[in-house]
Amino acid sequence: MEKAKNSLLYLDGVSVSFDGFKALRSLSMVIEPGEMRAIIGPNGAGKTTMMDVITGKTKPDEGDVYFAGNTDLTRMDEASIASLGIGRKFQKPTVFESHTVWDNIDLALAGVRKPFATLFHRTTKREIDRIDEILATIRLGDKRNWLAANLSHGQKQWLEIGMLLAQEPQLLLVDEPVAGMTDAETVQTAILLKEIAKTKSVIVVEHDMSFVRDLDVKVTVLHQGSVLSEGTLDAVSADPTVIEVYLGR
Ligand SMILES: Nc1ncnc2c1ncn2[C@@H]1O[C@H](COP(=O)(O)OP(=O)(O)OP(=O)(O)O)[C@@H](O)[C@H]1O
Repeated sequence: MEKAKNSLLYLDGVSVSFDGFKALRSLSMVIEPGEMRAIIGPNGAGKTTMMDVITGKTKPDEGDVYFAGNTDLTRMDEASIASLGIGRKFQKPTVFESHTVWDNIDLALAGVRKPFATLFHRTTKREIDRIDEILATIRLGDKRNWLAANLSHGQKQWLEIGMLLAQEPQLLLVDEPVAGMTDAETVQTAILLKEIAKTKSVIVVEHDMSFVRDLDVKVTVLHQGSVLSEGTLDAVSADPTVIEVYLGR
């Protein structure tokens, strides 16, 4: 697809209806390779539906969705899209509570090993180094032997981000990562996502504006299923149409 050529993710004119209700209305958005983007918007704006379309959970009624230039995501199922290198982190953490932090990452690495290899697998030196690297990124190096059950809510969210990283995605979709976190954890999460975004593209959906400010990236405001405004947080916050949507009712 010519127009999508240099982008990592390209959405054009994407519409989704549920029983006649338009959750997405001709949504268009482009994410560049190596970009982190924050998505904001009031409840029901279509943020979750947009993630569902990218990951193949929901098929659009109309529109184009291309990954890495020319891969048409609308023709692929969820598993194939995941294996292309699109990882998604849902709002609630789903770590293996009765396993250690280390084993959670090791199991996530195992998930990308071939089934036969997994059966007879001993973690290689290279994998051990990669697990150490991930633990450093997610700030859990000193808790490697803790059971995941004993981590705080915020630490569980970081562990799950680490499990996603083990799958070496090119694009990470992160849904409301700081909901329920302490202020200190929220600040740390912005720092660690910025670190991750040095090597991967990241889309973060979040309602917490102080966190979005800390991310310091381009912001897309969704409203009624399409893009209302796009730019720096300061620019979109000063946009009268955005003020109207957030304050005008
Ligand atoms: N499977 C479905 N069937 C019917 N309506 C749906 C379905 N999924 C979403 N919707 C509707 O589509 C609209 C967009 O929902 P969506 O969850 O994408 O919004 P959102 O921006 O993620 O909201 P929130 O911030 O509350 O998570 C909502 O009005 C929702 O009720």
